[in-house]
Amino acid sequence: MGSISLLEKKPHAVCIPFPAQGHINPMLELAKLLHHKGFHITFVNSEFNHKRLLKSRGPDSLNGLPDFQFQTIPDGLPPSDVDATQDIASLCESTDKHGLGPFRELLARLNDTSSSNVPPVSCIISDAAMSFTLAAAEELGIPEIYLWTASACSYLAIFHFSQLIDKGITPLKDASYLTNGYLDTVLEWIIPGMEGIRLRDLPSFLRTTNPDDFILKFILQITESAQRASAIILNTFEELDHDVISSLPAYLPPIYPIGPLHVLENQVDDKSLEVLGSNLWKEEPECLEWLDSKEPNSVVYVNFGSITVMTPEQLVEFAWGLANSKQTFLWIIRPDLVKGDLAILPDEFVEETKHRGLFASWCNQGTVLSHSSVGGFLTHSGWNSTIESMSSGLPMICWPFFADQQTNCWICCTKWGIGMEIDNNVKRDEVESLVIELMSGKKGKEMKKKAMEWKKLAEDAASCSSGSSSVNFENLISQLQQSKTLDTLESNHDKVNNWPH
Ligand SMILES: O=c1ccn([C@@H]2O[C@H](COP(=O)(O)OP(=O)(O)O[C@H]3O[C@H](CO)[C@@H](O)[C@H](O)[C@H]3O)[C@@H](O)[C@H]2O)c(=O)[nH]1
Repeated sequence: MGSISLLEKKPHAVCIPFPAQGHINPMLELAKLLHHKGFHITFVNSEFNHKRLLKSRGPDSLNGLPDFQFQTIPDGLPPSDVDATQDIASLCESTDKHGLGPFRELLARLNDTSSSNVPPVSCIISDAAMSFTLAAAEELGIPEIYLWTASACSYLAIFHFSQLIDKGITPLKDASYLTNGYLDTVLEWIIPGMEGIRLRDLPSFLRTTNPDDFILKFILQITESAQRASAIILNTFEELDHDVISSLPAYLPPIYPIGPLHVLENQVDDKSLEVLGSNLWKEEPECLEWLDSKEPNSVVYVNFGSITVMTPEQLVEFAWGLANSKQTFLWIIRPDLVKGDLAILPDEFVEETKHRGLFASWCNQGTVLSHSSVGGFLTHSGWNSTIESMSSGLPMICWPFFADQQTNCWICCTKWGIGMEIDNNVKRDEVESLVIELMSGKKGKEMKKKAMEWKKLAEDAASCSSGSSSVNFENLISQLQQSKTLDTLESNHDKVNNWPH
């Protein structure tokens, strides 16, 4: 049996996000928080994203620190050099099918005292969508903590999916159910905190007509596997989502709402961590200089996250809606925003808005949202964008695309008073009127007031002394410290001999 030196007593968390931008960001924030609490960190990216990060952030960007290292495993998809978001359904399927082998091998290498000089792995922090990692944690007898990166309301909603299937609500009988008003049906049973929700507001995965739909099965697997995790982290705070959190199934392990993660992480005063970033596209800092030249609360910020795609026609409707609103705007147009095509804006639109519009392909969204010139956000309602916007005190126009975004939009508009939904079949007139309302209308002002109240509550939740998220984070750390004895870690050092190399 190998002996463990005092140095090796440092706890070691292996953090593995689902390989997409909206999952990597909160996982990195969490990893930095754990590092600040004295954990050695191994952060596991897919090989594909590792290459993209090197490209967007520079060749030295993933060197890490002595006690914060980056490692990779393949995502199981065919090799590709395309600098764009991968197909999410294919990614779910391939990581689920091919992830465990390489992940086990990585853990074995980290735990192999003959070649590795890092402390033995003491816990796995895994994206809940990477449930294959549970088997590895169970084999090592170490805790596995799930991070659910989407909204708490969407998490609660997916625990009702088996009922939706049992009642024949999903899969839909045929494609006509997508357009015949069926989705407007109010859910017939009450989910506390989500009273009155319609089928269209539930996570979009229910909109399949395929009884063998992989994603539907994947969702069920996520909910079932959650029981085997040692704890679940939510990127929200109790004051925001109390009813929803308390309605999650009682059989789940301890749940720690420790969000907004980016607010909690902002309090970590460690300059060495600033070099560790996660943007898969290159940031354009000109956006910030441009914002500096604008009046307070005068700019509409438009960004649809990292996955949303739209048709060329939808792009043009958004463009003319913005132009006709006469508002100043910053519009981030990802190179892969328009499905299968280049995002081409009409020349007349570019000419007409040249003095009040700025276009970029990626920005530092956190900094943009907290800039005093930004007054409102036209968003696809991804959870990170939603909680980042709320904690910057910004109201939103919501154009949900898929996944939890419909549910996030619903809760922002109906419960939290900080959003207005735009029709999926986007038309320029509606964009124009909603943008004007957002920036200067009565409803816009009410939403701004509400958003400022949520901002304050978010800051309070993350405050170091007694904020609910800070306290929950401390409790999580205590759970992690108690759940592992050095004896078990020592035996894991020996276990590597029995693992595939
Ligand atoms: O120009 C940009 C655009 C985005 N971001 C950041 O990228 C992240 C985007 O995340 P999110 O707003 O959640 O959108 P998606 O990329 O679409 O996120 C996916 O992952 C989320 C978390 O699971 C889900 O809530 C979404 O529905 C899902 O699409 C956020 O942290 C943004 O701050 C930037 O920094 N700069």
